[in-house]
Amino acid sequence: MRAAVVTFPGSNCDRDLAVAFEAAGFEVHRVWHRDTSLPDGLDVIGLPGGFSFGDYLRCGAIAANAPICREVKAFAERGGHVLGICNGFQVLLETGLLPGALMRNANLHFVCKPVGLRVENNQSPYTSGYDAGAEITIPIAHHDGNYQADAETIARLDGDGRVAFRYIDNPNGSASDIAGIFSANRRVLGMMPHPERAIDPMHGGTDGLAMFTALTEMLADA
Ligand SMILES: NC(=O)CC[C@H](N)C(=O)O
Repeated sequence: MRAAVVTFPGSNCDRDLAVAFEAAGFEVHRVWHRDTSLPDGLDVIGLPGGFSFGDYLRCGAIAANAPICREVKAFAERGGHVLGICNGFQVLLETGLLPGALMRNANLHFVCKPVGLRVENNQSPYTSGYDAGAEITIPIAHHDGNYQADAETIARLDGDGRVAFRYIDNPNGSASDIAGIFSANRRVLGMMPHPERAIDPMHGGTDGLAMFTALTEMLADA
């Protein structure tokens, strides 16, 4: 299994994401934002957390226009798997691969703490390792995690089983408690919480590991 992890200026979770993919058995290729092509034979691309381009303009907006994001978009449009975590989720929204926007947290504070999530849909390559409705604990660390979309989009996401995770105790004001959403084919997942920060007992919890191991198994079976 081959994964790519993209690094933008200001990414700070790229190594952690690479380590999480490696822990699940992926061979990881690091990709720079200015690269104009992706490694051959990729199974998944990871867009990591951080503060790409200093969060200027809007979080993820400048990164979404980096040369490599043209390739990431084309890869997803060909049916490729893309996982965007935190700033990576912000980049996915700015590329248009996922709908909606991430606004400033409702309390205007940067929030950094473990939070409870409910697995809303375990029928996806990322969530099949959890029981439907399972409650897991994953850290968040963001100031722009307040997911918003128009009511019709929220209803469509819900109706089509595209809400991956919901907050049990909403920390940022997100509409409908949404913490992560899938693309229509469920191969693109964007989420604000950081599963790569919960893969080792030293992290204080391992609830994130099942996301990466399930992905390896689903891709192996595909
Ligand atoms: N941990 C992160 O990826 C931070 C994301 C983003 N820059 C924010 O603070 O909202």
